[in-house]
Amino acid sequence: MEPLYLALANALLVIVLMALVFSRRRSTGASPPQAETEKEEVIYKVYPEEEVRKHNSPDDLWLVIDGKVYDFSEYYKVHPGGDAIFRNAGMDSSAGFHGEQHPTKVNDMLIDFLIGEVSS
Ligand code: HEM
Repeated sequence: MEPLYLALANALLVIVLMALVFSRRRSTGASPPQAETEKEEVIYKVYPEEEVRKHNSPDDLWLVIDGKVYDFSEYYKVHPGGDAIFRNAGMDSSAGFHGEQHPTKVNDMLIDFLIGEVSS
């Protein structure tokens, strides 16, 4: 049978190792990296017209609808109406948006893309 001091030393070693593993898990799993949380944050702002007009490329595409500013950079690629959104990029497209081609349910989609409003 092993001496008592060896058994105690082993037990102590196991406790220290478990404490180490547990503290590492807590510190790595507790909070997501800062960059990830910031990416999801949408800041609602008031934009001057000239700022909105700059966002007129396929990867950076804003529209104004009824005075509100929307970022359609991702949605434009899957829009059932194809390039119609791109033709309005950076501009007020209220008239185009409220056309007969859109059933009323399309209005409910807007909130997902809202980023602000145009200064008057
Ligand atoms: C900016 C001006 C826009 C124009 C001129 C436009 C034009 C069109 C056109 C011509 C269609 C018919 C496609 C077809 O049936 O072949 C269409 C469909 C559609 N658009 Fe737009 N669109 C615009 C913006 C948007 C935006 C901003 C959204 C989303 C927020 C959107 C969502 C849709 C949806 C969901 C459909 C399919 C509707 C259905 O169920 O029949 N459109 N659009």
